Amino acid sequence: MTRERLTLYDTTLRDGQQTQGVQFSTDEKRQIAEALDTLGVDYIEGGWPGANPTDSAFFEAAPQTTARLTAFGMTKRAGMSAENDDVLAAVLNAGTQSVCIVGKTHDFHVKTALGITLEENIDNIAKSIAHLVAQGREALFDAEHFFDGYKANRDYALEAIRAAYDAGARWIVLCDTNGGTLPAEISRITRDVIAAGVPSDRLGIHTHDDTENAVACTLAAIDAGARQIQGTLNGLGERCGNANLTTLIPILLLKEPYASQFEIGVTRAALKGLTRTSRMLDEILNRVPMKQAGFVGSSAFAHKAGLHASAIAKDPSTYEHIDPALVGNSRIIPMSNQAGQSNLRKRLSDAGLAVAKGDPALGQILEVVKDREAQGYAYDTAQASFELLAREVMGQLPHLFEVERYRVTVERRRNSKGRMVSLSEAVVVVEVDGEKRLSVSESLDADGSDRGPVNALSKALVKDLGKYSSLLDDMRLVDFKVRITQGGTEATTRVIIDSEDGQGRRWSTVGVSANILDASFEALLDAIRWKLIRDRAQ
Ligand SMILES: CC(=O)SCCNC(=O)CCNC(=O)[C@H](O)C(C)(C)COP(=O)(O)OP(=O)(O)OC[C@H]1O[C@@H](n2cnc3c(N)ncnc32)[C@H](O)[C@@H]1OP(=O)(O)O
Ligand SMILES: CC(=O)C(=O)O
Repeated sequence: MTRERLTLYDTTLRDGQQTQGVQFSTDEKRQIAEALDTLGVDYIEGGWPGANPTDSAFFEAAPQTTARLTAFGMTKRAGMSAENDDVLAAVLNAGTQSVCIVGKTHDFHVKTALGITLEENIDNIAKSIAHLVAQGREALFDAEHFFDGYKANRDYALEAIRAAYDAGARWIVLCDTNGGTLPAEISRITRDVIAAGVPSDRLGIHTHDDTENAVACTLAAIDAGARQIQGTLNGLGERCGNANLTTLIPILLLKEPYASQFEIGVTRAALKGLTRTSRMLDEILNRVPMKQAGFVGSSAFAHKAGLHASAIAKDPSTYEHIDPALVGNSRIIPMSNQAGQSNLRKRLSDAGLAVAKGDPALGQILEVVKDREAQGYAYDTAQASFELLAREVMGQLPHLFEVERYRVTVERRRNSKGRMVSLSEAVVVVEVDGEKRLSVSESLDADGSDRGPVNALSKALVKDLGKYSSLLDDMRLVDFKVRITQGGTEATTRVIIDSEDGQGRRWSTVGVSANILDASFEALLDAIRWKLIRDRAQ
């Protein structure tokens, strides 16, 4: 059976940039465009040339891509010709082969947002598309508020997209701009558009995630006949985001009926780079990757419950809908009070600790884990702390150094310019190979900004650990999370620290205490110990 081609249109660099808090630099845009091209999408919407300096600069030195780089803009304004509209001119000046313009299709928006007549809007759409086509460009029309417009005034919404189609638009993209339409309605309306004369292979879908149905709505539109899919990496986008291509791509390649019915530009080999691409975007955004993201999240194949882990050890397909390797992700068997001996043996073997089935150490470790979790510890995330705990119970925790005492002071005072500033100082006394060493560190960065007491403590801890110091040069603290939890009957503080090193390893450790600094100290100490043990083992 020949499979029909679905076109993937990425708008991470345009709608994705409309996410609150997201502002890509030109270089970052280039890097993302290259990653999207490697993945195999068909179109990369690079932004709105002329709207801001970054987007203009991106198109001025646009990367060479196999995917069609597309400039975005809006229909010409009423009262001027398409040739004389400076906003449209700036979009065309970007020189891209494909140009996508947004236009109104909801009568309410024409009257309220644009303040023009319904006829003027139809004329603006037709003339703008005709102008793009006359310039030799491939024209795409984003039919803004199409589904809401269709429900309010079906004839007008259809007339608006018909105007774009008749003027030569290659793609008519139905947009659920406010993200409130549900899949069944998307499907019904898309079918009606096809019945009204816009062919399936000229129809696209652009959804938003305001009801967390953007992916489902996109699939509903594909089922109804739409053949271009718009979306973004990690579901970035205005308000709650766009349809998530990081979810849609593996669905289209791996799930039925899509895998048998359709072909997309992303190959099975490129799919293996999906998790890496998703994390690269989070890295650029300085965001912690969402653990529970489908397919690419670090919890997507984490098997916490004892019953699950036991079956997974026999056959991973018992609790996995796909093999994680297909999307470049990996399986995790975390430890927690939900775990049984199967989780434990798998986790220990991953850490290089072989324990035979039925070994009494397994029961002892489980008991300690469950007891400590009752005190407020959480080992399902803090895998490195779990490993140290297991080593201790098994008598395999090497003695590296001892912290004899530490002190942290926090001061808030006026500086020489009369401005209030804060400063922390940490003093740590450690014993390494029988020798006592005292280190003092401040919380100030090279640029003079205060990084806080935990930072001062972390710096003092690694400052002089004798023969171990050089092994810690490439270690850095990348995330710090604090929770007030119930430990036994008392409220207590749990700190989780994520660390990273030059080898690209990332590990999490936990500390618990009534005192936030002491909890941080415990997590920091575990982070250092884990790295030293791992590096010594290599
Ligand atoms: C649904 C979407 O997400 S579409 C993409 C939206 N993206 C963006 O808006 C980001 C980029 N936008 C911008 O940088 C700016 O809005 C610009 C440069 C495009 C325009 O800036 P300004 O000229 O200052 O206008 P402003 O943003 O205040 O208002 C938008 C104008 O465009 C008009 N407009 C809106 N949609 C359209 C359209 N499809 N066709 C023609 N004109 C339109 C509005 O009526 C308004 O004009 P008015 O002030 O005369 O009523
Ligand atoms: C065009 C677009 O981004 C929208 O209608 O949501």
